[in-house]
Amino acid sequence: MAPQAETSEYLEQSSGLNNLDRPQVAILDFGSQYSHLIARRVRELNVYCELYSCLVSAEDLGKHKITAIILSGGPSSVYDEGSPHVSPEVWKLIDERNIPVLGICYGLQEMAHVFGGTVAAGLKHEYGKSIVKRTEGCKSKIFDGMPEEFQMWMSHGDKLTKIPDGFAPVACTDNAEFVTIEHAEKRMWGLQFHPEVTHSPLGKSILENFVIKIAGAKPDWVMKDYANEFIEEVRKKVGDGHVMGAVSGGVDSTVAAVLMTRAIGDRFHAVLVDNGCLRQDEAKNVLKRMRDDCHVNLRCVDASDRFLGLLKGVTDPEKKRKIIGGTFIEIFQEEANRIESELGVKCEYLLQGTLYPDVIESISYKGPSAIIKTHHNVGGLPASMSLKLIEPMRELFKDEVRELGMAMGIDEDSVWRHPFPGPGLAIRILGEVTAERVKILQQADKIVIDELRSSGHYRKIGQAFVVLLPCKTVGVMGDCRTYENVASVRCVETTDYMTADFYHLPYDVLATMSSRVINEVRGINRLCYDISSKPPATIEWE
Ligand SMILES: Nc1ncnc2c1ncn2[C@@H]1O[C@H](COP(=O)(O)OP(=O)(O)OP(=O)(O)O)[C@@H](O)[C@H]1O
Ligand SMILES: O=c1[nH]c(=O)c2[nH+]cn([C@@H]3O[C@H](COP(=O)(O)O)[C@@H](O)[C@H]3O)c2[nH]1
Ligand SMILES: NC(=O)CC[C@H](N)C(=O)O
Ligand SMILES: [Mg+2]
Repeated sequence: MAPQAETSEYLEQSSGLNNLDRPQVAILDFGSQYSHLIARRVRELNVYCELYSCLVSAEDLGKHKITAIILSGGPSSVYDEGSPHVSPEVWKLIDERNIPVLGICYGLQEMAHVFGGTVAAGLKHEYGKSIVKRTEGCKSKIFDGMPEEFQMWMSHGDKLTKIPDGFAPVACTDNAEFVTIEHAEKRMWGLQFHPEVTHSPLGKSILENFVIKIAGAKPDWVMKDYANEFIEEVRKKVGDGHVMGAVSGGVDSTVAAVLMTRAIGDRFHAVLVDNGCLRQDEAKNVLKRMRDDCHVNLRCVDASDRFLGLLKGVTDPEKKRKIIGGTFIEIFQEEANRIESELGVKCEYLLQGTLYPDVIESISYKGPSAIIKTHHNVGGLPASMSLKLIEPMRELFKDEVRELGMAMGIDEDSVWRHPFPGPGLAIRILGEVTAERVKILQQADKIVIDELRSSGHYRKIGQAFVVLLPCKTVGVMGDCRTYENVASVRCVETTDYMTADFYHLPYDVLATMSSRVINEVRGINRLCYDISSKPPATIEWE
């Protein structure tokens, strides 16, 4: 199991969604990369839900009005020593309150393990799309209104070899006999597949059957409430104090900044850091848009030389991320001091537009998940940071933030921009980052984005960018030999940025891009197209 990141304080410092009184669905997280997707899907049904560690105590869980419990997947194997398990007291609570339970993947295995079934390592790992076949004549409520066969996404190595007494098998695949089991009386269901991912087209029906039809949760929670709740909460928390904001002008920090501006007006001091690795003219454009269109009190700190100096000679992706994350915070701290000396006001809090995917991939959050990469705004934070974090969107996904932005009336261009990572071009320049390489990449990036816009593909793509590779290739130009850099274009289709497919960009658009980049950008003589999906690749290359 991957170790806990050193910034565990992050979790204590940051505040996200926090609603105690509402009836809710509780997700017990065993560390799956998809746990929050379950939350996201449940919220899409307009049902309020919260995530808990799978190790939550019955006392803590019992304080809430729980309408249903979902056990997530996870990287462990139930039969391994030290693997995480729901406490017997929580099982007792479930029994006493007759709470319906849905186990997904590891969650199903956990349920089987606890109730006397057998889970063993399968001979074959099952990874990807699979056809689930319902047991003949089965009338299980979990599949209400669904066809006899449907496609679901699998990601497991273990499988159920014997189901517990009292449970009945209700579906199988060619690889596994028991991919869905139920105990209708105990109100328990287990799924070996992942209904929460977009690659399971009918997954939402299963979650709806469970949450609404079986558990009877009321679909009355909407995104719009979120803005109002946050504004109220922040006003209470901050009082007449001041808040500083890390604002890149990206989708997330724009929405966060507008929320904060609506809550406290000019007592919000937004700071854009130019780390020397932004897109071409980005700082200038963001300043204009945020000030003029969004009325956010924003200043820009040009720290290009400082960042590029610190990145000199650094090639390791995680090192780059940590240097950038740490320096960002140093700068915010310095800016807070400057604001204090200039304006005589003290900023106690720092607003960040952190989203759920930034968190889950960076640290072990609420469940024993593996660390994939350190997002600059989460795992890169120094333990010594004195500003307290406010991260209104820490539990949300990009598409939910967009929905929130639209509900708040923020302009479409801001809401539908492609995400751009905080470490910026530094993690798209593989190998050492230098001012010269940044410039080459900025030019290529601009051409590719312009071509996507003019060909009408920009909005259909989740994210598009260019990566500069750390190798050179031979070319021939005007009868002369060239020995220049290779770049790769990456365009992905995704809604939540947790899973993604490469975008099928037509050859004619690729051809124009390639000819423009190679002809117009000095220093690139070869352009490739990245055809990997996430997983197993990630969206960024570093
Ligand atoms: N150059 C920057 N200056 C100030 N803050 C930044 C900068 N880059 C990133 N941040 C902070 O880090 C957070 C996470 O960055 P991230 O790129 O995920 O979000 P974003 O830039 O707001 O939106 P998007 O995902 O659309 O790019 C931002 O919300 C913002 O708070
Ligand atoms: O602000 C950010 N700071 C980071 O350090 C960072 N790393 C990745 N990303 C963005 O997150 C999404 C998922 O990216 P990956 O598949 O590469 O993990 C994609 O949208 C990535 O661009 C980052 N954003
Ligand atoms: N995705 C999961 O929950 C996987 C569960 C377990 N580790 C398996 O391989 O079967
Ligand atoms: Mg960004």
